[in-house]
Amino acid sequence: MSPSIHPLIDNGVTKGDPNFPGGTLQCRCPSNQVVVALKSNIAHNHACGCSKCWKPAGALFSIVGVIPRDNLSVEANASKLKVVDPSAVIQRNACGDCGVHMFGRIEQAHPFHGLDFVHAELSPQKGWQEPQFAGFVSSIIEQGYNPEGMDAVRAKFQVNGLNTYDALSPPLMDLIATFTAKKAGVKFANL
Ligand SMILES: N[C@@H](CCC(=O)N[C@@H](CS)C(=O)NCC(=O)O)C(=O)O
Ligand SMILES: [Zn+2]
Ligand SMILES: [Zn+2]
Repeated sequence: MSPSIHPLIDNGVTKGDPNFPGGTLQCRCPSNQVVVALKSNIAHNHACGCSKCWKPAGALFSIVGVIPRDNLSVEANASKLKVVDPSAVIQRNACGDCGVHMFGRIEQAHPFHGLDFVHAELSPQKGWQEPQFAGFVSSIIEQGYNPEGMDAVRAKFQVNGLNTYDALSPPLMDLIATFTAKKAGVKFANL
C-alpha cells in the first residue's frame, strides 16, 4: 500500500483556477471560528515535511502556500490567536482552542519577509493554487517515519507530478541565496 501523505495528494491533485480571486480561511472550532480573509490566490503552494508546519491528523505532510501579507486580514475572533513558537523565524499564529495554524508571518529581515504562510485546505472555497512541489521531504524521518519508506513517499509525489526536495524548490532556494549574497555585498558575475 502506498503511504498516506495528505488528503490533497492521496486523492490525486486537483488543479486550481488560475483566475481564483481568493477567499476565507476558518479554524476548526465548532463555534466562534477564527476567520482570515485572503484577497488573492496563494503562490508556491507545496507539501512541507517539516515538524513545524500544521498538518491535519494522520497526514505526513503539511500543505502550505504564501500570500503577500497586505492581502491577509483577520476578520473574526483574532483574540483566540496565539504564536506557537515565538523563537521561530515564521511566527505561526494558531487558534488557541482548536490548534490549527491560521497564518505564519515573518517579522525579521528575511528573503520571505512580506509573505504570509497559509493552509488553503482551511477554506470552504475551491480553486486555490494546487501543490507545486514537495519540500523538506527528509524531515519526516525526524518525526518517526521509517527511512526505509522514503522511496515510496517520493514516488507518490512523482506520480502526482510533484518534484521532491529536501529543502525548498530551486526557484525558492535561488531567492534565499540571492538575498544572502546581496546582504553580503556580493557582485554577480556576468553570464
Ligand atoms: N528538519 C526541521 C526543518 C525545519 C525547517 O527548517 N522548516 C522550514 C520549512 S517550514 C522553515 O523554513 N522553517 C522556518 C520556521 O519554522 O520558522 C524540522 O523538521 O523541524
Ligand atoms: Zn479554532
Ligand atoms: Zn514546514
